[in-house]
Amino acid sequence: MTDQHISPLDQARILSEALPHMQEYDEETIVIKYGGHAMGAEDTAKAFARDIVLLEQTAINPVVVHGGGPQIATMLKRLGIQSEFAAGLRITDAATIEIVEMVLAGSVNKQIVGYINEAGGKAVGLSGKDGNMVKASKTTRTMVDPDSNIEKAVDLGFVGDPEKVDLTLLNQLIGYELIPVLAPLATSQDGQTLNVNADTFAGAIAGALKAKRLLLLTDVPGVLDKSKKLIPDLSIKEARKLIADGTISGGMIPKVETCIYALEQGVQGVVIIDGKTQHAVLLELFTNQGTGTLIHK
Ligand SMILES: Nc1ncnc2c1ncn2[C@@H]1O[C@H](COP(=O)(O)OP(=O)(O)O)[C@@H](O)[C@H]1O
Ligand SMILES: CC(=O)N[C@@H](CCC(=O)OP(=O)(O)O)C(=O)O
Repeated sequence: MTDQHISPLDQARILSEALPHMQEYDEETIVIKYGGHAMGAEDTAKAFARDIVLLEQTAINPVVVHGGGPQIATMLKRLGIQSEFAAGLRITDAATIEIVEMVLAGSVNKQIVGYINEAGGKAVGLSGKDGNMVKASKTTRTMVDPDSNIEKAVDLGFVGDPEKVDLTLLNQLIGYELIPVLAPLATSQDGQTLNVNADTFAGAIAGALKAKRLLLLTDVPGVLDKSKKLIPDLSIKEARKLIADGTISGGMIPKVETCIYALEQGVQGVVIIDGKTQHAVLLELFTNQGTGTLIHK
């Protein structure tokens, strides 16, 4: 069913369900992380942009944080640059950070900005470097060497963990009803550009803004159990157990860790949903049926 073919009766039903939710989110900030895998098809991306504009028009303050892992991978491949991951994070050398910044703050960011503006919004595309928004420290991770079974430090290169978020610029944009679209790059204390996992970045922004909700849009329906069935809700304790027993792995680990962090920072509702579903954001916020996995305390 397209937007143009909703009957008046359906419109009334949808509105009566949506109204109490709209009041709940009035003047609240909602951070939406748009994952690189969720961006996929152009019509879904355009529907996403329309959802974001609708939020702005209903007196909600949307802040978009985007990823772009698959888009970075495509460009690195075209340029013949090898890329590896450790603990779910891209090992980022000097050549790679240049491409990461080009793809994230360049093409991906501007594409989303373009779609939102085309849908009638006023989006402003930035990265965490702008206005010193996100300062990060170099990420340190240890991994167990499978041969010796000894824990070793892994040098991830130009990869960062957010340390400090300065909200000056973001609050100004929000105040002027502009829609911030943020690429997950940060600056180190000594001025280097650092690549930040987009989920982690979104959690830091949502936490600093004390956002009402954080929505993480990905390419799966939510957190799946061992038999690939959707888990509709998950406590922090249960989530940690599923990470420890390997049910949650790969890219889902930073996502779930971000949810836990955001809840601990005071974000009230945190969900992982399928961004490939048309109008996933509206369905999640304005209808009574939650579609993905709600993580709670
Ligand atoms: N328990 C799980 N439930 C759902 N997805 C999982 C789980 N464990 C690992 N994953 C993987 O995590 C992926 C989502 O993370 P990622 O690829 O980083 O997405 P994004 O680009 O949206 O950030 C899924 O496509 C899936 O392959
Ligand atoms: C350090 C690190 O791994 N950074 C990520 C940033 C993009 C990202 O996280 O994009 P998705 O949300 O689409 O996965 C990367 O280089 O791929």
